[in-house]
Amino acid sequence: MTQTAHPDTVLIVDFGSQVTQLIARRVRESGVYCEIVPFQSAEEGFQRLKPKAVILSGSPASTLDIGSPRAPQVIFDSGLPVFGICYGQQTICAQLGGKVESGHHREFGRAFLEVEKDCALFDGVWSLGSRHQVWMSHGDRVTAIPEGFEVVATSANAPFAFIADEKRKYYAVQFHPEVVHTPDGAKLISNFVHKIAGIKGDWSMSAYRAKAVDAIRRQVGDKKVICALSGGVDSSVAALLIHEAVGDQLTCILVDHGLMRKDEAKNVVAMFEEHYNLHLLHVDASDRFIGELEGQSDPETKRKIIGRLFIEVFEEEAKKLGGADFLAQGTLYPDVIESVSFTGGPSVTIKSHHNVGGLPERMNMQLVEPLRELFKDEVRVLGRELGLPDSFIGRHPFPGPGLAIRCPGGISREKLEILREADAIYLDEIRKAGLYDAIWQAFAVLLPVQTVGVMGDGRTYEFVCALRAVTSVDGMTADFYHYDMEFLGRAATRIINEVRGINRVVYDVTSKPPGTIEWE
Ligand SMILES: Nc1ncnc2c1ncn2[C@@H]1O[C@H](COP(=O)(O)OP(=O)(O)OP(=O)(O)O)[C@@H](O)[C@H]1O
Ligand SMILES: O=c1[nH]c(=O)c2[nH+]cn([C@@H]3O[C@H](COP(=O)(O)O)[C@@H](O)[C@H]3O)c2[nH]1
Ligand SMILES: NC(=O)CC[C@H](N)C(=O)O
Ligand SMILES: [Mg+2]
Repeated sequence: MTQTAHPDTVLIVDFGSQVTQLIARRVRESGVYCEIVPFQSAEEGFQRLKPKAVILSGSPASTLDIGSPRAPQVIFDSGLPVFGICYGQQTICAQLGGKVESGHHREFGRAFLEVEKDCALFDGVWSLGSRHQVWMSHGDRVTAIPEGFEVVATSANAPFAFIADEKRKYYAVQFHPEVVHTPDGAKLISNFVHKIAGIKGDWSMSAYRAKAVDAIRRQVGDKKVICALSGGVDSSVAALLIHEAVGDQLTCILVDHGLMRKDEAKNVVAMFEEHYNLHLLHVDASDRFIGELEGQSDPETKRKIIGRLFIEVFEEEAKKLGGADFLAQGTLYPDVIESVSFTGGPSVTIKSHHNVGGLPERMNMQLVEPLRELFKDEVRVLGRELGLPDSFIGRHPFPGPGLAIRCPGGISREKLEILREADAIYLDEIRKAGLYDAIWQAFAVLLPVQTVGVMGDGRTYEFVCALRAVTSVDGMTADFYHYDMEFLGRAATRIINEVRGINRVVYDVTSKPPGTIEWE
């Protein structure tokens, strides 16, 4: 695992709130590096990160429950500034001699705070006597505050909505400053890290780049690294960073499984050849993938076949290269948090996501994951730093199993060809209309349904094409994109006129949930 050391770090102790990641976003947006550590390992995280300040998150738990989580004592013994949010406030009070009770006033949603006292945290943001919208989500509340604290702002239902112990630099709030519904929340968090904790805020992508390159060099030494490169943002940025660190020791492998979009493999190879002098293998495995997929119509079976073939192909290619000691992956911070989350108990599998994750054990390789501390938008900034062209940075995500999961039912080369053409026209229209960046992901789906049409006075009996476009922040939830009808008419007409094999186009108006973004 790549570990970079950051001089001015904020430690966020995660008690399992749904919005802990947003605290990290707000801190990073203010130019300060931070890491989220689950409360179970907070003490270890504290020793490892040597933070300059600590933020305690919210939680589904109640401090009144026996065995509910607490902040490790080292945090209070350290003399560092602490900011407690909701449960974080409650546990500060429970631990330092205040009192929490339940069942008074449950509050969910908008509330208004009245500033009652000046406070260093309000500097340049709130003034005495002013009133501000905040967002609440709690059942318990503080009813007595520890010694040294005083109330600096109140709301109708929360007399201790904002408390502070300016001497110890402890601040604690009942509301959630990290969410957008608390309009001044980001400024309060920024004040905490800059003005209270005195952190400069020079966390930048160019600094990150230098540190990450250094860490990769230390991890890899003079050994060989392979990287599965799809041309997507994550794997492209990971590859460029590792290339900068270890140059020729890196070999990238692009597998053309015959399920790519129109000209995709060609464009990815051309871009890397044109801009970078990196060793890229373009493996045409389309016969093998399509051969095994033909006749298969169950979505999970298709995904599993693709996952297995990916691993087999990588394994073979790596062996041809004489083996490799490291496998590079574009793992991002949300993936890391997801896998260690406090609330993330056993959940049902909706879809088996393909990846090359089975490879390291089979081949006895170690992982190099230089993006595991970053959010997707930060990866994009880093990509820009590394000179990745805009057309690659802004690309919509594209799933590893590719067009196979956009061709419900059995797939064939012929159907894939029809889909590829329709998809290319649809995206071309989106770009021409200037909508590409407003949409999170857009693609065509070829339905296994034929319908009757009339073209040029003749009867047609051809496939139906469904168009999909969604807006989303992280792909976890999504809304369908609200096109104007003229756009849809234009795209449909072009697809029907230009693609042989499609005589009808429909638009998918399903959100996620209840739908998923892909059709399989
Ligand atoms: N055709 C492919 N050839 C080689 N590796 C691939 C291919 N498709 C996917 N991968 C690997 O699987 C990983 C997961 O794919 P995923 O789509 O989540 O990320 P990405 O393609 O890098 O970025 P994005 O999410 O923006 O598409 C990739 O990072 C890449 O390592
Ligand atoms: O790399 C990937 N391998 C996969 O197997 C896979 N399945 C879905 N996706 C992408 O994930 C996001 C959410 O998709 P769903 O709503 O369809 O689950 C969307 O962006 C999907 O395109 C995948 N990406
Ligand atoms: N959002 C929170 O942190 C809630 C804390 C606690 N579970 C409560 O209901 O009061
Ligand atoms: Mg991708």
